[in-house]
Amino acid sequence: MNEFVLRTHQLTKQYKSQTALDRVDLSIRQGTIYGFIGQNGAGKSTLMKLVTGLAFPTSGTVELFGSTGSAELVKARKRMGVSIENPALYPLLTASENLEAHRLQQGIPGRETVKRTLELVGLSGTGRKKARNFSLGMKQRLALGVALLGSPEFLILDEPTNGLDPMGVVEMRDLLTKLNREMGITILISSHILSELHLLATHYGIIHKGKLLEQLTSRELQEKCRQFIHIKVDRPERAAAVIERELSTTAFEVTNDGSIRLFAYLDRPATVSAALVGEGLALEQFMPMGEDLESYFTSRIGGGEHA
Ligand SMILES: Nc1ncnc2c1ncn2[C@@H]1O[C@H](COP(=O)(O)OP(=O)(O)OP(=O)(O)O)[C@@H](O)[C@H]1O
Repeated sequence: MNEFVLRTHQLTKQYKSQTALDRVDLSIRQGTIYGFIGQNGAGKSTLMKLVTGLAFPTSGTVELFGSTGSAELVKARKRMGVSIENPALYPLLTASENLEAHRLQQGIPGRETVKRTLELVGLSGTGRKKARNFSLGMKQRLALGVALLGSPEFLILDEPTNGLDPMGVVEMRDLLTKLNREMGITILISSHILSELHLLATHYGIIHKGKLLEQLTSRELQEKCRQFIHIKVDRPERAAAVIERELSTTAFEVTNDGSIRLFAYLDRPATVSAALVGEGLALEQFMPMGEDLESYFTSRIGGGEHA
């Protein structure tokens, strides 16, 4: 089986004068949850539409399950479940009736599929309640149910947590984690809020103004968002020696400007300052620092503006 579920090669989409996607090389490995992060208008939906066949690229290729030819792609897309933009739900039908209508439309055999899907997305208890009376979280889960009807190996979800309250975000995250871990479904999920993908995505792609700025693993992201104590002293080499000897840690680095980033003792800053001052060092700066997820994202796309 192909290791990559999806790869795009120099994928570009031009709408008149607007370049919605600019030579994007994205890759998603089987079994991962790929968080696709970008501001409104960055090009997330456009990429998803090209992958799902709802729009055609101006240039470049989509490779899905190893296939690139148009006839092969039609076949490969049958292995995919999709929820892009407003979910096509029937407001006057119940959750069960909605799924049944979509099952028939998509020609998916077996009535029991509906019951199984309702259970999977946690909506089996909704009975006669019509979709128009559902909370946003329930509607999003029902839309996810529609995407799951064909037992896909790959799910593409455009902003499924958009507008949900924190509890709704957690529920959606738990559900998607379950689909990934227990059923092995690979997931591409977009959002304009990085923290909503946090604890869910195993990989990230950051897109800005149609360009894929960076792809990184959650571990790499965590590393980049590492918290530390920023220390500026008159004699950094001496301070480094004191930290090693008095605090018994090598979890620090001396940066080019001579300041020290200490990754340990975050919960005991007074111990650190006392050790340094005790050795006669003059503390010029001493503060906890580090980027959180959102500021990392903002700094990346800010940098992208001048790229
Ligand atoms: N059919 C279209 N015709 C013209 N321009 C379009 C069309 N679809 C998208 N665009 C433009 O392409 C760019 C990327 O849009 P896209 O919808 O992919 O962004 P997005 O990252 O999904 O943002 P959002 O979260 O707002 O949907 C935007 O500037 C948008 O205005």
